Amino acid sequence: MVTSAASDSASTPIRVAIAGASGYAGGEILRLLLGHPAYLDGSLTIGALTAGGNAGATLGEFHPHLLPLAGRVLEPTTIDRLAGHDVVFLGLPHGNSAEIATQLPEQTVIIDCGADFRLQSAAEWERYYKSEHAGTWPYGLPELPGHREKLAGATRIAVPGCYPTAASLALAPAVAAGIVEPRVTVVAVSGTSGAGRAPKADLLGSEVMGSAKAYGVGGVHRHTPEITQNLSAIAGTEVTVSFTPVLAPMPRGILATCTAVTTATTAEARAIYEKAYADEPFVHVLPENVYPQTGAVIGSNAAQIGVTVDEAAGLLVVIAAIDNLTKGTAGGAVQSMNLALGLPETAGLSTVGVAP
Ligand SMILES: NC(=O)C1=CN([C@@H]2O[C@H](COP(=O)(O)OP(=O)(O)OC[C@H]3O[C@@H](n4cnc5c(N)ncnc54)[C@H](OP(=O)(O)O)[C@@H]3O)[C@@H](O)[C@H]2O)C=CC1
Ligand SMILES: CC(=O)N[C@@H](CCC(=O)OP(=O)(O)O)C(=O)O
Repeated sequence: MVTSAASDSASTPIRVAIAGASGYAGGEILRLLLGHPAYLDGSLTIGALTAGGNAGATLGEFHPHLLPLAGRVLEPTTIDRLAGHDVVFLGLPHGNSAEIATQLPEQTVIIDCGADFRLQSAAEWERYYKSEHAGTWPYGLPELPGHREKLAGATRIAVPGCYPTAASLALAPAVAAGIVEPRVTVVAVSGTSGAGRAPKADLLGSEVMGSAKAYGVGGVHRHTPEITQNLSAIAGTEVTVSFTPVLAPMPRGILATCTAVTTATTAEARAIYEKAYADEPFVHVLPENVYPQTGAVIGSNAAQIGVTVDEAAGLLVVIAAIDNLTKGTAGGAVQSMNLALGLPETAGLSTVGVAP
């Protein structure tokens, strides 16, 4: 067990590898690890950093902000290079994780930022991802009921999608308390880093700057079944989710506006949220009439949440802001690693953002 490596850290440092280190998720994991107390005291070391076609280049060519590792050469993503590590983060496109996971030892902690192992339903996977379902791993969103316990000591972890992180945290308390009808609407604005750093014409500056656009409209976005799975498990009944993602001209951040029919008052709803998240280190329910902004969570692992009821419309309105690359990917991945290894859950993670 790597848990024992963590507890025996004075003599045996935890060795961590990152597959997909040239990508946005891989880079953000490295940024967080470089500030992690276990890295700073030498009980965690950063081993292999791998890439696809960019293997052979230096990390600094893609992540010049990661100065201490800028000279490291990216290796090809092979089992040989990933073997021998206690923790392997996978920051690869969907569909690459299963083959790697089956060839690494059971005791290696594999933390997959991709979608491959998030969904329980093979039918839903096939419908949205058009490929064979690889399986289901513990889901790296400890704030959802029952998940923290499953992540403690886990050796296989599926990091949630960025939109499902925001939407699930926004709606979980209301669904758990049964104050909303099991039919919710999520409209979430995302920065362009959510789409990764591989070049795509619709992500060119000239296409994105000064313009916001909805995409994946009408229930076709692949995060719809993931949000549905999370909320239905909490409700104990099928929750219908209408999800509309919106691409916004900003590099990072998600602002998810979530609504559902309710007869609760603002005071009742707020009391439920304040109680649900009172002990959560990364989920902050803002004061009444204060609503979150992405600019307040950039680089932080916080989810900031504003809660009210539009009593005339009979709608609960919950707005959540996260950094898609931090709480929405790499921060969630490091939080999950901490739980898997028996380290303090908050180690290396801050609720303090970078602004303006
Ligand atoms: N960006 C986000 O906000 C979020 C991303 N995720 C998930 O994290 C994963 C990584 O995303 P992201 O970092 O944004 O993507 P990027 O496109 O930025 O990075 C992808 C990484 O994978 C490598 N890669 C691509 N194809 C292959 C291959 N065939 N074999 C080996 N390596 C390969 C790339 O290497 P090279 O540079 O050589 O091409 C690069 O290092 C994805 O599954 C994504 O869905 C999850 C939540 C949010
Ligand atoms: C802006 C943007 O394009 N966002 C991505 C979601 C990013 C994310 O969470 O991704 P994974 O499920 O891929 O891990 C999208 O809509 O596909």
